[in-house]
Amino acid sequence: MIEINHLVKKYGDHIAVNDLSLNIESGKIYGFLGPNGAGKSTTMNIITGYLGATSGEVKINGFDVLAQPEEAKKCVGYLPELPPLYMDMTVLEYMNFVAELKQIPKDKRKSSVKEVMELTKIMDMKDRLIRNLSKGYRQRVGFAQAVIGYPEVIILDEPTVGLDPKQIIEIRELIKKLGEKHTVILSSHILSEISAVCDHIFIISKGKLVASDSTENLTLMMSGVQEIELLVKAEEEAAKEALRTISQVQKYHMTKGNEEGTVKILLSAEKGVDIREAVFFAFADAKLPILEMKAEGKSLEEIFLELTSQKAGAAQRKEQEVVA
Ligand SMILES: Nc1ncnc2c1ncn2[C@@H]1O[C@H](COP(=O)(O)OP(=O)(O)OP(=O)(O)O)[C@@H](O)[C@H]1O
Repeated sequence: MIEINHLVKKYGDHIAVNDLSLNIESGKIYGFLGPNGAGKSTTMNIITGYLGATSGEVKINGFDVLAQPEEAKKCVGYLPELPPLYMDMTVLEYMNFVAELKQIPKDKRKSSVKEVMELTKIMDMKDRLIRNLSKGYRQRVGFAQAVIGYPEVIILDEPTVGLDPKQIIEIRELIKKLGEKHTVILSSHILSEISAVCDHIFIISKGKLVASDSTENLTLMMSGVQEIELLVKAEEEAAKEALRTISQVQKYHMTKGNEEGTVKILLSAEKGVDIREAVFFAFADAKLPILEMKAEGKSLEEIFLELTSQKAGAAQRKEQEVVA
């Protein structure tokens, strides 16, 4: 759907995007996560054709953004960090204007505008001047202009910035809804924002891709050795016997549990292997009930800090591990 190959963007001597390559498949919600100045907006502006690259290539549905800008742009709806709204227009006037600009056929304009205004819940505001709308409603109008005509890809730059918690939840729901039919790419420097809605995360730091994986895998892969804490109703020998049947267990430490007839086990597995199922079945086969199971992994917050840390020689190593 979108291919980015060796993308570079320089502003004078400053490299804002540094040899970025990534692939985006259709029908998923993707997140660009990175601290301020990481190069997220620059990358999005290049994908949407608003900005030229210094070198490298971006293809949308096979169309090169530079060589075939019209075809490529037709596939994309874009909500920039500052939505391009006309303050002196009413919401409806603005939406009609956008529909015309996007060359939606005349006979379909009215219904398209109505549909998208209903989706973004701005119908009640149709006659209000945009300058008199709250920040949350302006953002919704920004959404509506990005979505009209239902482009295959919808790109949202920091879509929830400056919104109150209620508005943030509403916008998240809207993004999830859009994700049912479209490929959505959104950027944020806030982890919870990205992990709440995205299927796949690209972590960008200093213009480089430092990690790319599903939200789930990223947490698991980066957690190093996986540790699991168990409370099992068993005698020590029987528990050891069950543990021997799980090949992925590297080592374990067993102590008596607080309750009579229970043992507490802290076990570690290889990096990147989720052994919770194997543990469950091993103890179930031995007819030893697991009373508690807790997987200890690093939070996405910790991973993010590690990967984007200024000091990080470690980040480079992680990059090779994750991107490889
Ligand atoms: N027009 C410009 N001229 C010079 N430098 C620029 C320009 N636009 C962006 N930059 C620089 O390029 C780098 C990447 O900026 P960009 O806006 O893409 O980052 P970002 O990840 O979107 O950050 P933010 O979350 O703050 O928007 C920053 O160091 C920024 O200062």
